[in-house]
Amino acid sequence: MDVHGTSKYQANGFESNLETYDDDHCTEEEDEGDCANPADTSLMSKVIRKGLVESKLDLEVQQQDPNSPLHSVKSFERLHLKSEILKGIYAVGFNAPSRIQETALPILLADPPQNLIAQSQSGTGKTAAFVITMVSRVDTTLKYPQVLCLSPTYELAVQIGEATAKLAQFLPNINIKIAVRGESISPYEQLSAHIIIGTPGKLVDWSLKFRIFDLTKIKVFVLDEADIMIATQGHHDQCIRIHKQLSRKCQMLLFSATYDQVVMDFAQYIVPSPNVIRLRREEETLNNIKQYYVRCSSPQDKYKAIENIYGSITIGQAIIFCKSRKMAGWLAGKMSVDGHAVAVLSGELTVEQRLLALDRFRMGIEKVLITTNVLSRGIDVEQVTIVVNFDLPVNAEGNADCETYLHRIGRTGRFGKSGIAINLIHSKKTMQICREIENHFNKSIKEINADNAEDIEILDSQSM
Ligand SMILES: Nc1ncnc2c1ncn2[C@@H]1O[C@H](COP(=O)(O)OP(=O)(O)OP(=O)(O)O)[C@@H](O)[C@H]1O
Repeated sequence: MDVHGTSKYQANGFESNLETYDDDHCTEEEDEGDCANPADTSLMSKVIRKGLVESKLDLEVQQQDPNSPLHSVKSFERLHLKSEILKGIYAVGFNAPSRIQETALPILLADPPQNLIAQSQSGTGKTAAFVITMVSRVDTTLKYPQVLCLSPTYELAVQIGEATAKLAQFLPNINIKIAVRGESISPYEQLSAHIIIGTPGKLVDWSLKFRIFDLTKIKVFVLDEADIMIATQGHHDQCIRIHKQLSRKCQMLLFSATYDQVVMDFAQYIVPSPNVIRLRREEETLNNIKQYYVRCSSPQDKYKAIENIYGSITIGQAIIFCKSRKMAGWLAGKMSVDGHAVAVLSGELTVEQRLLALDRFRMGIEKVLITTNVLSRGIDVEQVTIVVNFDLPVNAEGNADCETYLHRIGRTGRFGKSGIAINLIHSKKTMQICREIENHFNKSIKEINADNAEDIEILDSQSM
């Protein structure tokens, strides 16, 4: 087994491997304005070699062990969860674990606790997997933070907090705190919440600056959207500062739908003896999301295409992704003037405005939400049937940002539902980017004509 080879184990279709993936970069605005610079990946790759070898050996040992936690479960009962948690799971309507849940939960809940780096497609239940673990590990008789979950955006932290509260609704005395912009705390008091979920900047303030809770007492550390947390400079630095203070016994859990190889290598370096659940490249895209592109003659023509498909996108609900706040604002303004009911959510809004826009969209008050990459990850709105890339996602070099593409289109097709992704192409360059994405995932993106009634009808029928 050589360092660059592929040591694989198969667990319910998931696979641990060490293939080389392309780099990705985040070029557009993200929460707290700190998504600009990818971290120093050369440094990362220099320090990972030992971690790689260890993790491969670790997986092989587990594979040979008949009592290995890699064995999967087919029902939530088999996990021996506290009855209150099981009741919470059924109360939110989960009858059986998804593939990632049945694979990951036995590892996540094992004693002694084990570390895990997990990959699974968008909308397949990663959040519930780590939330079940978070609530299971809490000892409510102890009045201090024991679980820490880091997420890249305000909206996602709030969403995870709500999911946690729902799953924990029958656990008496459990206390969950969201650490995001706008949340005020007294720097003179110690936090008594058991679970803290927040953005990295806020958590650095609370733990390292104000010291209102003790990182060495954290038992479970979750990095959601782990690849972006590692790959963007601001988040990377803050996450590493927090990570450095954690005890050696702390269970470390990293989740995302995408990991490029450099990020995966670094993850395996910072997480001691990790279990790794990884998808093959061809499994990363979901078959239930149909992908199309529309040829437009100019950037202005893209607006016309949106107008033509507006009827279809309001049959369900749609998210339109733009490359910048300015573009999102322009498109929202133009559509509103033309009488379309749309909401806009981008980084320059106050947190209250952002949350309000998302809540209204969730409630279906607005059927179309225009946004930037700030909402590309994690946001779970079940009734989204169409995602439109008004601008295709590109990295700092102007090449296709395949990871961001996958997260964006994953806002539809949640948990097995069908979904449509439409890409607007207005130049040779954007066509080339579209082809790059197609080749990367080896999944065809078909042409559709937004001026053609029959093609629009196809969209209509698929978006119902
Ligand atoms: N076992 C289950 N049974 C039914 N629904 C589930 C189950 N697990 C999760 N869900 C629902 O599926 C939806 C998607 O789940 P979730 O948000 O956890 O996906 P994810 O993998 O974290 O997605 P992303 O990669 O976009 O962050 C949510 O609405 C969630 O409530």
